[in-house]
Amino acid sequence: MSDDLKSEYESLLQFLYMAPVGLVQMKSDGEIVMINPLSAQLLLPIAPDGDLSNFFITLENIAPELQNLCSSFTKKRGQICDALRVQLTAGIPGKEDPKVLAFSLLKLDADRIMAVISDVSLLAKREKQLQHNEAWFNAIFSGVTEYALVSLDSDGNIENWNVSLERLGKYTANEVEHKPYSIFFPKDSTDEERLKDRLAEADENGWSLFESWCLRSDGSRFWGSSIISPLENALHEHFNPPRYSLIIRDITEKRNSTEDLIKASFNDHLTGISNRRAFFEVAGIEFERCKKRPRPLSLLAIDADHFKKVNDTFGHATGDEVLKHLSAVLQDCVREMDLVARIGGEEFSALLPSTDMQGAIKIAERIRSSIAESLLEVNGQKIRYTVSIGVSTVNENVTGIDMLLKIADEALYASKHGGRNRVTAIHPQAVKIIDQ
Ligand SMILES: Nc1nc2c(ncn2[C@@H]2O[C@H](COP(=O)(O)OP(=O)(O)OP(=O)(O)O)[C@@H](O)[C@H]2O)c(=O)[nH]1
Repeated sequence: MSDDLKSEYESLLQFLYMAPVGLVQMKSDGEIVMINPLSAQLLLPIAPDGDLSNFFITLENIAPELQNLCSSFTKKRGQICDALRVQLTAGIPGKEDPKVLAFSLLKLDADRIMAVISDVSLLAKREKQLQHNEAWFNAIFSGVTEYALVSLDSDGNIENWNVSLERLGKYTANEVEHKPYSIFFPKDSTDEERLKDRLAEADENGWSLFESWCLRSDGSRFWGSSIISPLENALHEHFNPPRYSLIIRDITEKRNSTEDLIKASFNDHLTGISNRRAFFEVAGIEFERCKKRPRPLSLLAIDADHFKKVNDTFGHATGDEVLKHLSAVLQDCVREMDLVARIGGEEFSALLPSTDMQGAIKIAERIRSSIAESLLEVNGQKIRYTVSIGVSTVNENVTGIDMLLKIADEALYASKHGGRNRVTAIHPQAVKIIDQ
């Protein structure tokens, strides 16, 4: 053998030795002529008595078809099989995964066969998981009738849904496909930012859960619990770009049974709107959202003017009716996603998410004028009354909802001081007062 040929042969052997796949060269009867370390490692556990001298004998119990394939291959040379999978072990549930090898056999000439072996256990496991997930998903998608299941793309647009969506929300395919998931909620009860917040919340915490009014296709409502969570692929990795699952459940019945309890804890006994406790709870959450993903958040402090005089003139019971009227006007003047609450005797608050100072002043002015223009009739008595309002808005100087309320109270005080029946706004950074 020439030196050149010798060195080429050495390189080839080196390659076979180092190759990241198992390589075995054998004679046509299976006698192994060359085997690289990886092959030995893969085949030793199944070799009877650790004998790796014959390829077909090593595999005769596990994959006798390999020998059959070789003996029935009549061409002079060529590929006998490509990545034929052989399962070596069944695996132990929870401990070991099944061992699966893939064999490719190549006939080099009449008496030489090359086998390429790779360990595809992990690949087989992933494929199985994928099939499993798909079967699981399909089962839920078609079998579950209590929950509406929807998958969303990264922008919150509907990709897929189960049949329950038609049952629960009476939606047809055309009405939901590629539509934003906001179609399931009353228009006034949420906005773009809030819907995006929920996706971001799901990214951060793994889920975003909320209870709210939900909308059926025919416009009717039900009280629903919705959970959004990021979808994962078979390797438990989040999709990139992200995808989400949205599960909506009709909990009207549950709400009805706990409604008295909810009302007692979170609603004001006289007016029925949120009480101080509910206000601080919701406002706190909204404030945190605002700090995480900056956007406007405004607050109105509303107080009936000379209310003592109303009580003194018409009686306490009539005073109560005035407070009820005031709460009804407040609710009429804001969106459903805003929160109005009675936080003290004749003091009310309105929390206005995604509303800047100018927007908040407009709403405050709408409330003020609606009340000033109302002529209330209680037990035959005609009553006119007014309110004073203070407006504040979150900016980087505002550290919490208490501070926001304090600034709105200062603005309210300025309205009272300025003659009542007016709106005053205070910019948090400058404590600059704008009189309306
Ligand atoms: N009818 C009724 N009155 C209430 C209720 N809670 C508080 N009040 C009355 O509201 C009045 C508030 O009076 P003040 O704080 O002096 O204020 P005001 O008379 O409204 O005067 P300004 O706020 O300065 O315009 C008091 O007379 C309270 O008794 C309630 O639930 N029902």
